[in-house]
Amino acid sequence: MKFYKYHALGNDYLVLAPEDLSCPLTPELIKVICHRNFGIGADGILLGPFPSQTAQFGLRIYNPDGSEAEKSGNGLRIFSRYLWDKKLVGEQPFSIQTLGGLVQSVVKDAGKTVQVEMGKVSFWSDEIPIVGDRREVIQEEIHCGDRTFSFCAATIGNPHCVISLPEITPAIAKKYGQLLEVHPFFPNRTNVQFMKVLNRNSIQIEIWERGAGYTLASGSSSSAAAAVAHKLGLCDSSIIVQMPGGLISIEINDDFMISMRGSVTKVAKGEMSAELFDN
Ligand SMILES: N[C@H](CCC[C@H](N)C(=O)O)C(=O)O
Repeated sequence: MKFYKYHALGNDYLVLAPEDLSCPLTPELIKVICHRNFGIGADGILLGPFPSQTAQFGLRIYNPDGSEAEKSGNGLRIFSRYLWDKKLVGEQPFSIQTLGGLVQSVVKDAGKTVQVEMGKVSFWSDEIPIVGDRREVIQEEIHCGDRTFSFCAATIGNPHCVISLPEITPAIAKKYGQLLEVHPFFPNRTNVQFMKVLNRNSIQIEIWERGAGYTLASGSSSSAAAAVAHKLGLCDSSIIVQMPGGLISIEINDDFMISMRGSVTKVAKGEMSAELFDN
């Protein structure tokens, strides 16, 4: 089975075309394919393009634990570059339908940069979802292991728990991210970002992704964390998000519509051996 591997700031995905699937893409198969030792290795799988009634292209996004994600910012940049490489799109913007909503994408700089209109960030509990009365989830308390954090929750199609701290480290993300991902407040689990506000136009985040664990970068996490920093009045509407894998540029409009811009790197094109599917 053919695959194409790309990374976006070290957040790596495999692109599989539906017509190239030699068997159903089950959660078990996704886990094997994405496994860093027993498979190809990736932070997720992008399956597409599909025909769509609502957009030029349909896309399905899977985490390495086999779960399906509503949206992936880095995944959307990678899929947009793949469509460009395949000459299915040119320099003009195009639309992609995901489980978490419709986005507009445009490929720039000879494929090296992609800008995605990611949709709107919402802080409303029933949209995230998060348990409790309907409210915007801003600076609430959450108990996690030996700590209690003040957090904000947001959705941009997928759920996010954003915690602002004076200092952040990968160790904090790994220790507390895995507990917060499955916290009972979040019926569909959640992505987690620990955020350090650097100034009015830049933040630094450490990420624990739902269904993927610690990753070096995340486009939807960048969008959610930047939106929270702006909502809290800590940042203006143009924000550079610094992550271990690199930088993403976020623009926020008055309705919390997010424009995300970042790089994409083509890694490989390959063929998976049939042995990979022998269970
Ligand atoms: N793990 C995420 C999807 C991928 C998000 C991340 N890779 C990005 O670039 O947005 C979720 O289950 O919502």
